[in-house]
Amino acid sequence: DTGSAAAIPINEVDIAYVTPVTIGTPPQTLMLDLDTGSSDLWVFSSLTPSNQVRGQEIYSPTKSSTSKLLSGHTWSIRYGDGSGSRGTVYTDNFTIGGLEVKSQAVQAALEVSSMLTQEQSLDGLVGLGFSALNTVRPSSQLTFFDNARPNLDEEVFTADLKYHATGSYDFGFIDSKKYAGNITYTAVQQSPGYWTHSLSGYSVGSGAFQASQISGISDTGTTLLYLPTAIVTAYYRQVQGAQNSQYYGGYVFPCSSTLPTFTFGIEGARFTIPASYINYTRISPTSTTCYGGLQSSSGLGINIFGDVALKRAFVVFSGTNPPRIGFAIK
Ligand SMILES: O[C@H]1CN[C@@H](c2nc(-c3ccc(C(F)(F)F)cc3)no2)C1
Repeated sequence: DTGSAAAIPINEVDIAYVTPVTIGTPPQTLMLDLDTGSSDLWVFSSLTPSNQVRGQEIYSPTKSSTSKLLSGHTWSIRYGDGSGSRGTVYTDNFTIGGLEVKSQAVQAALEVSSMLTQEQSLDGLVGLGFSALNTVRPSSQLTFFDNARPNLDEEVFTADLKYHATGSYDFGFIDSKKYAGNITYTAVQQSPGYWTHSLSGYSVGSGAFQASQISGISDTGTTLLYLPTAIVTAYYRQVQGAQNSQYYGGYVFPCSSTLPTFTFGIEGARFTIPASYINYTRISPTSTTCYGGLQSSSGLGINIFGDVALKRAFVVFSGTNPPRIGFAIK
């Protein structure tokens, strides 16, 4: 089997991408954020208090003839930015882009944090990390990819996220029309459950490439690129008026500043992020101060290769044994 579905930016600065999925019988369509940095599949639901739902589509298990309560099971998750949700668990038929998993664990929210309530175009998440990260207790549940894997033509899914445009996620096949040249693969360390791998180095603008193994996670659910402070300060040293603002919680600069490109390496391959991707957003609609798409990872304890980096490539998440991740120019 295979599947293919759109990855649609939810706002004009690509803060997150959502993908249409269907749940249950008859199918209920929700727009979910496919997140390689977590492993829970949860949705706004008929069980979510109405004062916590603001415009989201909801999953109603009672309206599905194929839903089953996974009795006695609960879950609770916290994301990197402090948002989170918790609830109970059903199994039901679940499809992404024509690929169906019967009896997928669908985690119905009983509570969501205010940031999630405010994100009106995001109806939940599909975790595509390793199932070891799943928070359902007493027995953890498998991700959509792990459930689909035995039926997939190839044990892979791919992410083709785009800058200010709709991209796609494919399951079970590698679409050679979506990239140019070769795919460069590198080893993945799947413990504790993230798609953890290394960059082979970086360069700022036209500067020399600095070879160095930089370990981090490829995380489609994280908006920006978070790297070690030494690299980030070297980058913003090239930006007139840039400063690391305690107030805004990161590097800001005059929106009129000229930004250099940023290049990262995967083994011998090189991917150059355009300055436009790093001139991420104005700090408020009328401000002339802009917030950077490259930020320091020092507060996170881990480097995160988020959408600012991933949208520059066609990325293959390979569930082979051992797992690996591939990057290609597009
Ligand atoms: O935890 C890590 C796993 N991947 C990263 C991730 N972060 C979110 C997220 C989604 C939506 C929101 C909100 F809608 F704005 F609230 C916030 C965070 N989803 O994946 C971080």
